[in-house]
Amino acid sequence: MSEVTAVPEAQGGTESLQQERTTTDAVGTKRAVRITDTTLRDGSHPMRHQFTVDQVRDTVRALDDAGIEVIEIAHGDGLGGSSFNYGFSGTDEMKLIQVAVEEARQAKIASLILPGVGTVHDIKAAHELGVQVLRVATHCTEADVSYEHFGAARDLGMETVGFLMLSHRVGPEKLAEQAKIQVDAGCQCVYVVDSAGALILHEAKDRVAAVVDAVGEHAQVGYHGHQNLSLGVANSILAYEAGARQIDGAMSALGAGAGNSPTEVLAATFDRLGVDTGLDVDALLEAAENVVRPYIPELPYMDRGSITQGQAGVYSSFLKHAERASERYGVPTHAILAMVGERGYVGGQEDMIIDVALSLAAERHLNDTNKAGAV
Ligand SMILES: C[C@H](O)CC(=O)C(=O)O
Ligand SMILES: [Mn+2]
Repeated sequence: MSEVTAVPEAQGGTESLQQERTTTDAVGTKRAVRITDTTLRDGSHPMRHQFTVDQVRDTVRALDDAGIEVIEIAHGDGLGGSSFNYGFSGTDEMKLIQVAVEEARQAKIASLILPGVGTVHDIKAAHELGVQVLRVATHCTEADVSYEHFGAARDLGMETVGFLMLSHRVGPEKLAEQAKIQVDAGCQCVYVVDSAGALILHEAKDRVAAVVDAVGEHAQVGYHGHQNLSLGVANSILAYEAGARQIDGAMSALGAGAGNSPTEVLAATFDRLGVDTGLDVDALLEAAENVVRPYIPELPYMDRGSITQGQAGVYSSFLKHAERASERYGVPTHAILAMVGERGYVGGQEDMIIDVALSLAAERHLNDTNKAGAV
């Protein structure tokens, strides 16, 4: 298994940017595997995007002290996500990013962006605040929309990571083709992203292996797991065995759906396997228990809604939207999510959740009326 070698930081774009992008300039880490923490970004979904300055400061300090190399922070749907469609942030994400950069001593601060949600202006603003790693997320078959955002990030000298969301929706070969496109666009580490928490063991391993085969000479490969079927950590270990060198986690599993692979569990598991993460496991366990867990209003877990997301292949970020629609229209959350899965909605189609809830409510009303009429 190839050890990861530190290579020069991404240089600003020049006339040979396209040529440069296909050089072997994967990002550097001296560890056997880099665990990136996304508590303050994926965790924004279960926190309904209401993180406070104090929560950010305390979390960054704890992660930084425990040796986390990259800490991701933004609205749950990425830079520019604060909106009616995705949910409004309680505190401007740029303020939270500024606090995170101020607090971090050794860790790099990362932000996520979804083309179409965030813009190049958001990238520049985040970079000016000190964000050093930009993670560009596209649907697993739409890598070609990432060129402008990767190009802008590389021009600014930022380290780049690419997300192929809902990676369960396509097979390994198709995913590998999309990974090549992201690398060509300037991505230095392509993630297989199990947005629905739907991948089961070999399904994760096979996708990572195919992406490693396709881009491994030019970029690193990462894995981002969700716990909807409880397999985030197991899939992450298999992803590492298949060649992934960057793995995402969130403290106390604070992430969308049933949460992400818990950072503290990833660290403890890799430690048991003798894989160097460079992390202080005890410090992470302490932070999960006494810094992060106390501020979580509703701990993500495998309930009927999130398990349905894993079963039906539904974007984990939809859970809170479906719960709100369930309360408003009187139809079960899991029924909404099952139909969302049947219809194959992807990130950005949060508004269609209302449409599904209304059609289920109408169907239920009709059935009740027919039953009453039959009496
Ligand atoms: C915007 C999504 O929450 C990105 C992500 O974390 C996933 O797809 O999983
Ligand atoms: Mn996620």
